[in-house]
Amino acid sequence: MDVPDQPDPARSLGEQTSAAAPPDFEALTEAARDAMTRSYAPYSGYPVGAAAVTEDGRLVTGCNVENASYGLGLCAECTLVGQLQLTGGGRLAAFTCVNAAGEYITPCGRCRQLLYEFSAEILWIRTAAGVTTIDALLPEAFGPHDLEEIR
Ligand SMILES: O=c1ccn([C@H]2C[C@H](O)[C@@H](CO)O2)c(=O)[nH]1
Repeated sequence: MDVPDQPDPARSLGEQTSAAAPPDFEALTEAARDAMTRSYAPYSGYPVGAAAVTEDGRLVTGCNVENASYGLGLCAECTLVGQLQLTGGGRLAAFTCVNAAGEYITPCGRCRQLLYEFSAEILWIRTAAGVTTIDALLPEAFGPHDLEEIR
């Protein structure tokens, strides 16, 4: 995995939206761990929390919400993009998600697609392997541009 330079911890959450360098993920990790505590995961027993910062410096969070009809469960990324849209929309500049142990996890395939839809020019993502980007996690992504091409 391509791991860019490590972030400058002196920069604030608002400044983390610069596309030039990855942000300091400390505050986002804290927010993701807090969101994880609101998870509803009685079936998998695997709570997940997610947090992201938008280009204009807003914090959005999400947690997984499962269902007795197992396949209908929502990943944390799913509720996060819902909250993004409900709180003003915009583009995601940095994202992370954690499990119940507070450890970083890497978004599942479907969630990479969800994040891609709302990503800023660069969307930095902190995973267990380090800091990466949505473009590295979802190369050759299908997206809105593909639909535009045939309209
Ligand atoms: O990126 C991921 C991967 C998994 N989960 C959730 C889905 C399910 O509720 C639980 C176990 O897979 O973790 C997420 O929320 N995000």
